[in-house]
Amino acid sequence: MTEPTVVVAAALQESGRLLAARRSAPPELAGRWELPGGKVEPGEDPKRALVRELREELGIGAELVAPVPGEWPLKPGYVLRVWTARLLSGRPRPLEDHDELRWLGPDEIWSVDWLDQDVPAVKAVLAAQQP
Ligand SMILES: Nc1nc2c([nH]c(=O)n2[C@H]2C[C@H](O)[C@@H](COP(=O)(O)OP(=O)(O)OP(=O)(O)O)O2)c(=O)[nH]1
Repeated sequence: MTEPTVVVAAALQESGRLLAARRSAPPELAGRWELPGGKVEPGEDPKRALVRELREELGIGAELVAPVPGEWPLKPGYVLRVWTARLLSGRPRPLEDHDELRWLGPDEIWSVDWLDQDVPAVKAVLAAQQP
């Protein structure tokens, strides 16, 4: 059996808020919210892939802080892995794949329509932050 393609995504946090990104494509995902990131390319280190995706998609420099425990199934053949991250440089802008970004405070996390498959990952991000 072939290994699943890993999609890496960031829980980018600043001042207690989490960055959510609204997808603009493909049509079946457009309008739904996700953690920004993308596919790991063959032979690429997942953490490097995530830093690359954040630069390409949001125009930022970011530092990965810690992996969020868990791995979540996406469409067949794809799994999602998440790291907490912080901004090193730039301000996030929706350059690719997204048409809106929003910083969500603790009371706003569920105010956006997350992709169904992202809900358990977002819950794991929140659980990983409990003291
Ligand atoms: N980035 C990201 N993708 C997600 C999430 N949840 C989810 O189902 N996906 C899906 C959407 C896409 O089918 C796939 C990621 O592909 P992508 O289009 O973001 O990746 P990419 O930038 O490497 O794309 P490309 O080179 O193929 O254009 O995973 C998520 O939280 N973040």
